[in-house]
Amino acid sequence: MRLFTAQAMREADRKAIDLGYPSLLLMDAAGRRTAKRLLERFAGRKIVVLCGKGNNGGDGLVAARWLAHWGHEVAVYAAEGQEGDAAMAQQALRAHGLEINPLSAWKPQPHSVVLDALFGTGLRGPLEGFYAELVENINQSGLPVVAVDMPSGLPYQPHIRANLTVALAGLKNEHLFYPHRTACGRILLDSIGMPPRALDNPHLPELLSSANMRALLPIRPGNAHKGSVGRVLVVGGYRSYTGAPSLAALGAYRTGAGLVTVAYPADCDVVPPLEAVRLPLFEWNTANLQMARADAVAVGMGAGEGGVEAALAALGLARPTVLDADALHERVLRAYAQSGLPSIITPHPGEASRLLGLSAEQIARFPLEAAQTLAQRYPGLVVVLKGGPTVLAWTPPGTSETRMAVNSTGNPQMATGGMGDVLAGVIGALLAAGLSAWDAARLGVYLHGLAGDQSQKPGLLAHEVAETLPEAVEQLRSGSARDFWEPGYD
Ligand SMILES: NC(=O)C1=CN([C@@H]2O[C@H](COP(=O)(O)OP(=O)(O)OC[C@H]3O[C@@H](n4cnc5c(N)ncnc54)[C@H](O)[C@@H]3O)[C@@H](O)[C@H]2O)[C@@H](O)CC1
Ligand SMILES: [K+]
Repeated sequence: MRLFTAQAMREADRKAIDLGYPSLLLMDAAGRRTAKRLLERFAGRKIVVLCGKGNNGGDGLVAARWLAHWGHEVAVYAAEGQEGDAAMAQQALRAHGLEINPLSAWKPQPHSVVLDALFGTGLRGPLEGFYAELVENINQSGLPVVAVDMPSGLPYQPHIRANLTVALAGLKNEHLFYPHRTACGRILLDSIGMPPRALDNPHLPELLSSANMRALLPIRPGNAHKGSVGRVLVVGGYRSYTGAPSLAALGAYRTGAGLVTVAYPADCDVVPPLEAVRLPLFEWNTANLQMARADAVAVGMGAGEGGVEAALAALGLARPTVLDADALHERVLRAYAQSGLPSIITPHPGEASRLLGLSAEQIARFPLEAAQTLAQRYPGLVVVLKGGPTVLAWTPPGTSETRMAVNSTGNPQMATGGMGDVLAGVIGALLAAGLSAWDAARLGVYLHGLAGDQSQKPGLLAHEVAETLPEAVEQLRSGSARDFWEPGYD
């Protein structure tokens, strides 16, 4: 499953038509399914459909026809000048005896629900004049709004603030990234019968879905023992940062690691979980770290000034490695990229900002570009740029194309201390279980978010997320993990 830009979706649309699929069928499915989704949530209200003159408006006209056909009270307001499929949709609506009012005649009506079919992926620049005013009036009316494909006006200002958005054929960037995502309200996806071949575009980011992530879950054999299912070495801790390596160890164990060793400075008061092997050290060097038998390493959590030294010492172990927090320095990243070891870096926007020399605000605004730039700068390293949502990028060595992925799990309550330490442990466990760096990073990020989604309450703590990891793994394994876009009617 891919994450689209408006332009990529227009290309998919063209591809479907080139494949011989009639575009009017897509519009009919779009309108009909949006109408169904609206009824699921707002049955009993009078339905007011506001249509632009493009295909988004055409979808609205189709929805209005079906809603009236099913016996609901519908009022239609549309811009003038429909062409092509939208003109056909208008013709079909008239054949059903529905009247079309001019858009300028719309006034908020109490107890109505507004179907926003003004603009979709065809918008080219911010709304002005009449349309800007209309959008503001809709928002100020306080009426519930269902947006067709995306809230009209996005990605610019002003735009509709919807209660529900029915995304058509695929999710677009606006449905995943903030602040635009907030304007979408609840987001539902309908495939509208688009031929899968039209949607297939390997150059777009993968959207991590339950079905794809489920296929990556390691299988624990019946004769498993603690040495066979993955041994993780956690390396970190410094002065007052004593909790970080312990949280990583917890994350690793709760994801299925067989044995976790925690290496930390001997003068540092780290209290690893009871089940972990303790390795207090007076010096970060490879020989010392070799005392732990490890299949994978997670290094840098709370390592403070010792982060670079610890990571370079861990490099000598020649194991798949997660580089987190204080290990995220240019020297370390260069050395790991050159080593060719399967390695993952997990910067948050602040760390990415330091590495890229850009402000954290710029990173947060352009996360796809930031992750891609890091992946191109350090070929072979899998980049996990943490955020809402987390973005992944990887340039396989010897290639020039960067693979991208965007996570679909997680929530803002996860923005608390220690959450990243747990993630490093989760990914470490998956590396130790034998997954490739790209698979471990994608599955790790997805599971960590899914665990956080079990409880979306304020005050969520990192160790609580670690404790719900087994539930998340079980949910994913059993097929009961749900994608937030709730695919339906397919
Ligand atoms: N993705 C797909 O394959 C499908 C898309 N469909 C719908 O088609 C939509 C895209 O349709 P269109 O490409 O016709 O585009 P839209 O309907 O989103 O908008 C195009 C109209 O907006 C006008 N416009 C553009 N920028 C403007 C601005 N800044 N101010 C005022 N007017 C402006 C254009 O002149 C044109 O009339 C999708 O969002 C979706 O709702 C569906 O009908 C079926 C299949
Ligand atoms: K819309």
